[in-house]
Amino acid sequence: MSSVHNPYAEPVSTTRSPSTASRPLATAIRNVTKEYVLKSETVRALRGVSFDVPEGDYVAIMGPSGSGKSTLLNLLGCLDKPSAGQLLLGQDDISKMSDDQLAEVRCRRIGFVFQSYNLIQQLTVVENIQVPLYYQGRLGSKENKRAVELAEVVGLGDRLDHRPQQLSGGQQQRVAIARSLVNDPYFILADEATGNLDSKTTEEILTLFDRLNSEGRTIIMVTHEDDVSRRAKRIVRLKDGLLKSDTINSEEDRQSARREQRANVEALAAREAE
Ligand SMILES: Nc1ncnc2c1ncn2[C@@H]1O[C@H](COP(=O)(O)OP(=O)(O)OP(=O)(O)O)[C@@H](O)[C@H]1O
Repeated sequence: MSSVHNPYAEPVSTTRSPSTASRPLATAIRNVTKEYVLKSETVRALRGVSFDVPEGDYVAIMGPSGSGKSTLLNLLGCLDKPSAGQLLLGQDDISKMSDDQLAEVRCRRIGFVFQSYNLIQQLTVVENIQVPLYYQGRLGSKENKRAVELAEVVGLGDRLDHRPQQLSGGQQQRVAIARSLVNDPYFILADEATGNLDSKTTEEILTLFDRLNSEGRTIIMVTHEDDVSRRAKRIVRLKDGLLKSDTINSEEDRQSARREQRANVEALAAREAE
């Protein structure tokens, strides 16, 4: 634990899901601060944020514009380092790593899913899934088989040779999710993953996340949407660079969110069919 005194810290009620409380940690954020030093001022984007994410957790990070979500996401994704505090991925403290080590962890141990999919248009579904392995020089028949298996996991087993422009937005996001899993990451880090999708496709992607999480995958997602955060096991809210609240969504709440969202999608489909 960092001994840095945090003058901005507010008391917050922090709860941990009973189902994940005793598991090893996928990541631990300990009194993390991040300051951007500009010519005329220093912006304190994170002012001492702490929370743990046990393996198997499913966390939605929310907060108003400017509250520090992207900054936190960049730290969790090893795209940047904290100004102070500790950020553990598994047992490794990324705040102590060199840029080369960070790049290595980012490439090998984090599964990114972006709003804009970030697929390579010239590559097929299977090739896109293998992109993180390509950067590590790991491409062989074993890796190819794994990419095919992951395409099947996300329901694209019949689209292996298709290119992104031949797929719908939801299918492209499925490719991105399969790609995020190819390295067996500490966690899937999703940034507004359903932001470009209609409500039916959003529901499909959230159902895929539910399934991956129930199979043990850890998911951390940034979202502005209440409908999306209601599907997570836990909601961490930031405000002005501080952790404002950390609350558990009960299984009952999550199920009613699923039911309501499915009913909305069905009602929409029925109206369109009229
Ligand atoms: N590279 C940077 N240089 C200087 N200031 C930055 C930088 N990145 C973010 N900030 C500032 O840090 C604060 C937090 O920004 P951040 O982008 O993390 O918020 P956010 O919650 O993701 O906002 P949004 O929802 O609008 O994307 C803001 O005041 C922002 O202006």
